[in-house]
Amino acid sequence: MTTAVLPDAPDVAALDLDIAPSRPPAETRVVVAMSGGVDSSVTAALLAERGYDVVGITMQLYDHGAAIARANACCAGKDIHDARRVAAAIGIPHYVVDYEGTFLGDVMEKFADSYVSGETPVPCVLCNQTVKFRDLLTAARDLGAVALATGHYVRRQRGADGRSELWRGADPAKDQSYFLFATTREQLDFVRFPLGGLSKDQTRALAHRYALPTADKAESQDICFVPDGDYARVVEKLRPGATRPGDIVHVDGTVLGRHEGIIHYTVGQRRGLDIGGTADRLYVVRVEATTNRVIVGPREALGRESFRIRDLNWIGEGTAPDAAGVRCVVKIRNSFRPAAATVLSAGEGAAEVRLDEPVHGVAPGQACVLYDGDRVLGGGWIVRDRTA
Ligand SMILES: Nc1ncnc2c1ncn2[C@@H]1O[C@H](COP(=O)(O)OP(=O)(O)OP(=O)(O)O)[C@@H](O)[C@H]1O
Repeated sequence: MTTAVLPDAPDVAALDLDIAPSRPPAETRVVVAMSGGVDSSVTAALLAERGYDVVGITMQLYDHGAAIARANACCAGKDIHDARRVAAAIGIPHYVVDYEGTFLGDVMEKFADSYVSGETPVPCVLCNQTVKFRDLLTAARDLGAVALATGHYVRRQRGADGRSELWRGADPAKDQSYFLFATTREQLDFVRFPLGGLSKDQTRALAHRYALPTADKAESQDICFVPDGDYARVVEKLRPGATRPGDIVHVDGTVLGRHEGIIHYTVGQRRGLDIGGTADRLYVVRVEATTNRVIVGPREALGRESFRIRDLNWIGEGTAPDAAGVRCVVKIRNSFRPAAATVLSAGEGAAEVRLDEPVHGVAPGQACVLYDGDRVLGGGWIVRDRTA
């Protein structure tokens, strides 16, 4: 194991934990969503040190004995055990709640259906939107808490109009705002992100200072219920028989080869096409569920100047972008460098995103998140082309 040189732990008394109690901290209950990872462990420890009445809750999200669970995934048995150990170490009560049913229906099945319909889903957004900020938030209220705190790296700020705003995390390498775009204003009024102003190294330094059992725990990566990134296997398990072989077709109409199922392809993908023989560097340009075809072409064929998003969650000024449009920067996937755009109303919960310059790899099913600098204005789901 490599030993990282951590910065000094920040001064806890000076940290803005984003909780302004109207009563003394000891009489102010805060529920912390504890995944068993280092971030939520530190969140709980910080709030406990500051004297709040902290209750830790870990959600069991899927059967950790099942083949789809990864040994070190966020909600596998070991993580529940880790969360329990951390709660004991900092002296707070800890509960495990079983949300397997909702997680299966609201996250895993939607994830599978999205792939089967030729899209590239983002299940972490659905998880935040449903099990975390709907079900767990309700559980926290029922426990008499004034807030639900998580270990997400985002910031919550109060806008000039007094409303809660969502901002990128201060550490650009850890910012998780892309995955939280669907958070509503009402949810933002109740959730808290005490780590939003910290870097990951500062969090680790705090974990060491508190001597938490999770201080050196590895980062959880990827999608918690997908072992080793093999998402196709999970889709096949959830939707057996839903994938079938089909043609890989060039944008000029030439059939170049066969594929083993559209679920293996994402717009913008270059590797794994396995169509040899062609000198061109080809990319997946479109995934067509209706014809069961994967359309490929040169990089130029990937460029898009506009696209539509659905289920817009708007948390910027006013109630939604109007016909004149709102200037912003957009991210079409988490690792995307923000691009300048104008977002216009397109009727019932929909919007049109018009980019200043064409971008590559606009994949249906992915989230498109809209920003004004570091502030999240909202976002929606990228809609498939009419041709697909
Ligand atoms: N199974 C779970 N039970 C309770 N809370 C959870 C669970 N999974 C995630 N969370 C909450 O959501 C936050 C973000 O989850 P994510 O999966 O992105 O983990 P992370 O950024 O690696 O954080 P951590 O180090 O706390 O696992 C966590 O910090 C935690 O507050």
